[in-house]
Amino acid sequence: MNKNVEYDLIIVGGGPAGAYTGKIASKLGLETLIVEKRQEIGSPVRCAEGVGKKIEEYVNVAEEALAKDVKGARIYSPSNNYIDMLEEDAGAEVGYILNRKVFDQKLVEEAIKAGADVKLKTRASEFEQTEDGIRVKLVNNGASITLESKILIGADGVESLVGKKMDIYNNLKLNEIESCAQFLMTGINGIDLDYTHFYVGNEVAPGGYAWIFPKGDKKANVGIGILPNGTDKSAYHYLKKFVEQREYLKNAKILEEIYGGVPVASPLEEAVDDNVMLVGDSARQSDPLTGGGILNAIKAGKIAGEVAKEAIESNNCKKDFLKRYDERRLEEIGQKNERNYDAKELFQKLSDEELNSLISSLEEVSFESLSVTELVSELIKTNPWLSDEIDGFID
Ligand SMILES: Cc1cc2nc3c(=O)[nH]c(=O)nc-3n(C[C@H](O)[C@H](O)[C@H](O)COP(=O)(O)OP(=O)(O)OC[C@H]3O[C@@H](n4cnc5c(N)ncnc54)[C@H](O)[C@@H]3O)c2cc1C
Repeated sequence: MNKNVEYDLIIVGGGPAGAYTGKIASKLGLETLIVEKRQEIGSPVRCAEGVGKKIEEYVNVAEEALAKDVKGARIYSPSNNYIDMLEEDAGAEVGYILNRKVFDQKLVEEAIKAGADVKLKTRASEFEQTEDGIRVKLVNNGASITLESKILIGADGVESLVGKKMDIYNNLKLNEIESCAQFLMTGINGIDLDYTHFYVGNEVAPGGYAWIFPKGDKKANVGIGILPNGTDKSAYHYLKKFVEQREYLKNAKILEEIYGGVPVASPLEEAVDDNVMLVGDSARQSDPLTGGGILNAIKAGKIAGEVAKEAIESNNCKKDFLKRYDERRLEEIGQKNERNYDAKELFQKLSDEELNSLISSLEEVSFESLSVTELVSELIKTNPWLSDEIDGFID
């Protein structure tokens, strides 16, 4: 290794994207450093903690990281009719509710076991391209050090400094970021907490939806995501109203409040530059229709780790080589996200009457899997006019 280059890979961010990239890269023999500005991995949690069981193709979900294995999902129309989707196969969109803090910590532990170094309470603040790679300024407890690596990974979430400073266009427009508010509530009574619950409608959550993700022991994440361009009120306003209007939440108490943004954008065409790759929310990889980003962050981390290894082995970390990452992630994640982006754009324009009629059109359907793809496919089959606006859901 060149004497100035301390690492093959410096990864900014110790969330799922950074941890998984770090694990794969370290397993492949790369000298890897993960830096995380928080003092504790995974805390505070900014997530509803739902994930599809497909996650197990990538990660072994430890018992302590799993809060609830759900039976199915209940989707409510604005007029409060609902359909059930049973969780009968592994393709389920939300089959598990995680203990996200434990989950994230286990991911980082796996990266460490594979050989990665981790620095907590360490903020990456400046980045400079050099002949051999990237020089990164890190600030820890007020003291700064500069390290150099061949490749820099921006796994720094929705606000991504790496993207901004390295001039990779990852800005989000107003209708591309869902504003979320969530309460962790205890003492919930009178609703089946073996199911997740989703509520749609312009009164309930303009441009998004409200969710109840059970965590066991009468507890659940009760949250709402809205698109700010659909209303001048905050997500908190809608969440408070939602809670006040539900009988089963009447005696429930709030244990935690969480606020945050989720990118619901179409995929970035380019998430690389010379010696740089963006992974996870920083590359707008969460699903634009559901807002779920954990699985996609992990999928992208695998690709980024593998491409980093190939680039370093070929002694070529320039943009032209790293475009392999773009090609693979666009195929494995981007195509579905593009399709789901179109669906999100369509659904956010529908009136409550149209949403009522769409959901009632599914009352006789028995779903084989709890997946958004199947849900939208069935909607298109029963309401063919939708296929004028969205495609790619039915083979
Ligand atoms: C309210 C809410 C509910 C959600 N619910 C779900 C859900 O149920 N299911 C799901 O799949 N997804 C959900 N998401 C989305 C999901 O949380 C993200 O998609 C996922 O965390 C993305 O992982 P990531 O590693 O890309 O980013 P993050 O998990 O955001 O990790 C980025 C990390 O980078 C660190 N960082 C940032 N800048 C720097 C810096 N300069 N130096 C050092 N460290 C830095 C941050 O501290 C952070 O730890 C939700 C999001 C929100 C806000």
